[in-house]
Amino acid sequence: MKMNLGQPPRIPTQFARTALGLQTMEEPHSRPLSLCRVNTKSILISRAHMLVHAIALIVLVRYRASLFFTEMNPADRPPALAWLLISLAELMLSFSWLLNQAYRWRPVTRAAFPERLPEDGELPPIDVFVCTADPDREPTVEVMSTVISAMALDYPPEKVHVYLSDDGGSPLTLHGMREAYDFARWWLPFCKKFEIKTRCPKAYFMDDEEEEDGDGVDVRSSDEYDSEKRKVKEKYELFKARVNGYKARCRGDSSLRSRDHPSTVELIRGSSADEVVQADQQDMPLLVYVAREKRPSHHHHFKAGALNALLRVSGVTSNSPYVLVLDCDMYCNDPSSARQAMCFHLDPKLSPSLSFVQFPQRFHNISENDIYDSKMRSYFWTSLCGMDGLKGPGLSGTGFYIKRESLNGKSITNSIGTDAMDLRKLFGDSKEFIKYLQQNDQPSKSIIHGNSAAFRKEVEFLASCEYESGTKWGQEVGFMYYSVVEDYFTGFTLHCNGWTSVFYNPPKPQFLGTATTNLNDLLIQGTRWSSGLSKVGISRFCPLVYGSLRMPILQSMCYAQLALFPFYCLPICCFATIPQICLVNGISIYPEVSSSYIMLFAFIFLSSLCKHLHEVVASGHTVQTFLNEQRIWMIKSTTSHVYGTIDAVMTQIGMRRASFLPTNKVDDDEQSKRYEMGIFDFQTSILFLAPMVTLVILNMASFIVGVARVLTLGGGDELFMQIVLSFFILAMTYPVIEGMVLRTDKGRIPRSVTTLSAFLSLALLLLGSGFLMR
Ligand SMILES: O=c1ccn([C@@H]2O[C@H](COP(=O)(O)OP(=O)(O)O[C@H]3O[C@H](CO)[C@@H](O)[C@H](O)[C@H]3O)[C@@H](O)[C@H]2O)c(=O)[nH]1
Ligand SMILES: [Mn+2]
Repeated sequence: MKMNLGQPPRIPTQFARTALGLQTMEEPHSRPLSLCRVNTKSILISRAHMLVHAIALIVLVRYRASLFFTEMNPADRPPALAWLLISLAELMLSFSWLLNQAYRWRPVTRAAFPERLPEDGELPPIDVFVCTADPDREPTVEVMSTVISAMALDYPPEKVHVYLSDDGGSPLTLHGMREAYDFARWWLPFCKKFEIKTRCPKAYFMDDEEEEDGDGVDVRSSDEYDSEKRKVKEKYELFKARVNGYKARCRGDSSLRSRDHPSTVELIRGSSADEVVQADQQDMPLLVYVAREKRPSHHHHFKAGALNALLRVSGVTSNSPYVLVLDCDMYCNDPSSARQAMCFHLDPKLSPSLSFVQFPQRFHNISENDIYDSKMRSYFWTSLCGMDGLKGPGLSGTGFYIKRESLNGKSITNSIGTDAMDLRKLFGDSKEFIKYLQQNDQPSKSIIHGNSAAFRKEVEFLASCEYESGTKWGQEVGFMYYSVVEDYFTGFTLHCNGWTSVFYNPPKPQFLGTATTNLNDLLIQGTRWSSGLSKVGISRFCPLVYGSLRMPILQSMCYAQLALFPFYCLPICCFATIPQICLVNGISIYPEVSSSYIMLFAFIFLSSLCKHLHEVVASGHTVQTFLNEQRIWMIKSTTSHVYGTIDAVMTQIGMRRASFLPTNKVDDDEQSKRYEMGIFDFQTSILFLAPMVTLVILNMASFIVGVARVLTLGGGDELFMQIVLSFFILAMTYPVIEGMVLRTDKGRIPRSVTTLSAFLSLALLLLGSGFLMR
């Protein structure tokens, strides 16, 4: 089979051609579907800053290096190991800075014009994939809200097919789907009739209790609206009661999230018991429940495995050319997202190489203070806009519309219709699947709705765990298995294969998810991400090598920055310990205040802080956000990044198996209250607390000893920088100090942890003094 390495297929898809026709025949070139604007102002500021900062860093490296070669009185020479480590740490952070500049090289913003899209009849069909794994951590009613919001997309209903993958194989989820379908038969017509904009029922009824929003203003005041709304609300309450009732009945039933179950695929129909339904089957999107087979003997590859099973099952069911992927908590907040995404997918200039349109992840549960930086502004505002100006944003797991064809391996257009054996090696043994893949066609409705025995057998085979053995699923085809951050690695592979992507961040969030809003979940999630990312960083796929051969260097720098950032825990840990240990011992490792080099250090320090602050403010955020980002970066660097990196190294050398613990999506009332008030909640594992508290205590001790030393013995000139550094760290981690000494509530740092950490920091100080001071 001919593999077209590095080049995407150049033939526009059938639907892009339609749009092309539209542009050439009906519309002059003046009405594009989308626009891309280069952010000139931000580019000018960034590049000017880059130049100046880079010069400062070069001088710094020169300064550190020169000291190794200058003749010095041994008494004046700083201890070699401490000096070396600090120099290496500075070098690593400078390298990280360099990689980070790729995001700032050419950021762009985009606009879409859905009103210029072709008629509904010409729009391409879409399959929506929703993944869930555990009904305890992911409450069924909420998962169904996501499913219903997807069914209610503002798109021709016969062109929307919603698939739910249930990795728990839970009867509760299947039951929830049937109930959701019944409720949707009331909900969808209601949304359509009154032009409701918030189509996730949970969000709609919640908004409604709080305040009236702009939904369907004109029709809203009518009696008809009121009475229908009351009726739909009743149906919603009934739906919730039925799902929760079922849940209560099967409490304690371990089959609710088994890791050992056969594949089940069911096309969901309404129960005939429901009296007068409002919507006909024709007006309803197809709804399919899929629980792929899981056996303890087979590695199931987490979410990527689930998505690949959905790709196959949907491939013989609806086989839509575009797929929207959603996490189970990420509901459609604006029903127009499909049309917005089509503005890019059908844009003849972008379409031939365009793989996916990524919307940012936004969250509905973030408080005013956002103390845990759950918003991830730097990623979803700065990084993705920056990549968009190069080859396109990385994939971020949820809220993206992807072209199915781009997931079919390197160059499917060249291979289709050629050798059947080769196709089976890539895609597996299903003739049906390969048939639709080759035809780029949709199975007829009668086959699907017939729900025949043959159809059932085929889909269950496609969802079985044996199906993938000996195929290229997860390696060349579909979503990639190599890393637990399947989104990052799949996006990277697509870009390596020459595909492009688009980032679109319209003012109204298109999707809203549940962010991690407590320290424990944040650090667990952070550890998983760090592990998955650094695994790529230390593998043969390291973006700096593998990527730079296959994509523009700036794009590979962006990917490298992501894959390598967990490793910056090393320099951060150095900066949090070495200057402090030296300070206690009265040893200076920075230039003295009277030296002109102090200006260099001060400049680098302030220049990076100011640039960060400017970016935060320019993206419409506050100084509080800046402080939160700095603080969380410090906390994560000394906890989850450390564990993630260790985990990645251990999986790489075969000492551990990869794991994916889904993030908790259930609220704890007391924790939520603290979160809303902006108070840190330290109820997390001692493994996370101990390193963090140890470092804070070490900095406290060194600050106190340092100041005392200067006051009694002098030497403020040489030790000034180290005192400032300790003070800065303490100021930034103030909530930890507060949690340790001032608070008495349940979310404080337990006394036992503080005591243990005090001992650890003493040990660190003694050991460090022994080793470093030589
Ligand atoms: O074995 C599994 C594990 C998870 N999931 C689903 O994957 C989704 C994401 O999992 P979640 O626990 O919410 O993880 P997060 O860390 O919040 O997810 C982020 O990071 C993941 C990669 O680590 C990406 O896949 C996600 O899209 C991205 O939102 C959820 O819908 C889960 O139900 C599965 O289907 N099967
Ligand atoms: Mn999530």
